[in-house]
Amino acid sequence: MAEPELVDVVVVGLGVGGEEVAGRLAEAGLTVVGIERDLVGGECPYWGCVPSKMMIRAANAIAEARRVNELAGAAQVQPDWAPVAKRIREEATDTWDDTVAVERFTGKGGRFVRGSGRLDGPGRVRVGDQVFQARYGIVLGSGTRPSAPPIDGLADSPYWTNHQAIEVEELPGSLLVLGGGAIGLELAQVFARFGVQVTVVEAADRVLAIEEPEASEVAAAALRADGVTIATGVRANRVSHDGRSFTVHADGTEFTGDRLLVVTGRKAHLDELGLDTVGVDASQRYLPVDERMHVRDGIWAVGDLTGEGAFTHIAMYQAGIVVADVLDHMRRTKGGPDASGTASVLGGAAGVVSAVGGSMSAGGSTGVPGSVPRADYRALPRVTFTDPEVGAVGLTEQQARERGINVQVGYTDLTSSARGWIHKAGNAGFIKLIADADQGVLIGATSVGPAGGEVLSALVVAVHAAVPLSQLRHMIYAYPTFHRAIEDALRALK
Ligand SMILES: Cc1cc2nc3c(=O)[nH]c(=O)nc-3n(C[C@H](O)[C@H](O)[C@H](O)COP(=O)(O)OP(=O)(O)OC[C@H]3O[C@@H](n4cnc5c(N)ncnc54)[C@H](O)[C@@H]3O)c2cc1C
Ligand SMILES: NC(=O)c1ccc[n+]([C@@H]2O[C@H](COP(=O)([O-])OP(=O)(O)OC[C@H]3O[C@@H](n4cnc5c(N)ncnc54)[C@H](O)[C@@H]3O)[C@@H](O)[C@H]2O)c1
Repeated sequence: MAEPELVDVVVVGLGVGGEEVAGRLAEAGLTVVGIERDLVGGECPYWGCVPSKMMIRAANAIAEARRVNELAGAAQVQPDWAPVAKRIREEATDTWDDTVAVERFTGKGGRFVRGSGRLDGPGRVRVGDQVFQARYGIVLGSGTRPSAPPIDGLADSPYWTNHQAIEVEELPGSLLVLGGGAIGLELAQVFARFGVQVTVVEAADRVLAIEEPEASEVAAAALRADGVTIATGVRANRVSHDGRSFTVHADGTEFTGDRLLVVTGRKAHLDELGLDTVGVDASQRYLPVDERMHVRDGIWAVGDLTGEGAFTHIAMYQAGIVVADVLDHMRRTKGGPDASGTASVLGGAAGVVSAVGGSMSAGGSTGVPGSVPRADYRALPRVTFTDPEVGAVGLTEQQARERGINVQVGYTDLTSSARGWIHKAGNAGFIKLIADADQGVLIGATSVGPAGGEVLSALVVAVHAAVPLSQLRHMIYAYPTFHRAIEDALRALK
């Protein structure tokens, strides 16, 4: 057996979260080994956020051009997928080559190892026949992979995951989408706008089921207007593929398409991480962490793996906490005069721009021992980039009521706001506010509209900082912005 090599920190999985942690710790002067079995950067830049948002940008341009007919004369649009596929290949993914990302990490002083990392007892990680012993700790950032439901015939069929959908060069004539969540709706609308006949098959009684029911309604109506067929409350029990097309069979009905995209959620693969060698239960759905991302002493986890929300901004937020905590742990382990030196290194490492374009905040850490920020997900924002965008923060009405909170709800329709009325074509949307009447603050909000995700930012600040409703009511909202509708929703709170 190979002698373990002593290093400061080992990071397993260099997706959004792991790459951020590994790069910043390397910049801070630690010896960091970063292990990635596929592409450095993970799902977001290669098969997730970035290419999907490029697709959405293109599809929205088509939809906007079509609105000329209602607003400004006549326009004819001839959609062509080739420039979209080219942009994804050339600008987003370097044809799925991570050389630049690897060099970004090694340029910061990190040591890169390609392969599958696995815990191998306390403080140790094995990758192939190399073994590393981590002086200060191990960070797990292995993310999730698509999870397909156990439907007869599905596993044996050549169905698409988000990978094939993002890599597609030539669009199919028709597409079945199993799962009407965030990925399903975003991609269904894109492909429909490029002329694909799309059918979304969703098991729950509404699409985007984790958000407010009003959001599901607006999103479904928008997709239907784009020609998407949406079937909800459908439990598929068999999938067949005859070499040319797919059929999804459900009780009393069936759906056919040239391709089948399965986007029914994602799964962390804890069994692959060797957690048993350090006494951690690997049978769970996600890897539970405390508010400083500790799995247990000397092991941190970051990103989708933690089950706190599968979003790039969560992975980045958690990464800031992990970096601060690992450095704090190192300082405490070393003790003495190193503490001040490390604090300044930490300060210097902040503000660098990452692969996925976020600015790196250490969550407000000053680098002073004991000041490591704690994770707080009360104001977790999420945006589904359909057109209209569905933005939400904090609790939904149902979640708030289930917690026994004395709830007030304020709702306003965007189409009747000044800006919505001016905007006309493509103006569907609303703002819904959830307030805690006893505390006099917002605890949740949904903002759906042409700029729903951007309007959300004001509501995120309100929920995060617990701004009193009295102050929100006496703010000045610029006329005629979409966000001015927040004032109407506040007035409607009851
Ligand atoms: C189509 C799509 C669109 C999305 N759009 C958005 C969006 O608009 N906004 C948003 O916030 N989020 C979006 N997301 C979610 C976002 O991509 C994830 O939240 C983010 O990628 C999570 O980062 P992560 O580092 O936790 O995991 P990942 O990005 O999954 O990275 C984990 C990495 O670990 C590697 N790995 C796993 N196991 C091992 C091992 N044992 N050894 C070595 N390496 C290993 C994997 O190869 C992978 O590269 C989208 C996702 C998809 C699929
Ligand atoms: N804009 C964004 O931020 C963005 C975009 C895409 C993805 N994401 C992240 O990626 C994660 C994964 O996305 P996703 O869309 O795969 O998962 P999801 O959990 O958002 O949606 C999955 C959907 O599939 C449905 N489903 C489950 N089993 C089914 C079955 N057997 N038949 C039919 N429908 C079934 C569920 O009811 C659900 O509506 C999301 O949770 C999200 O956090 C974020």
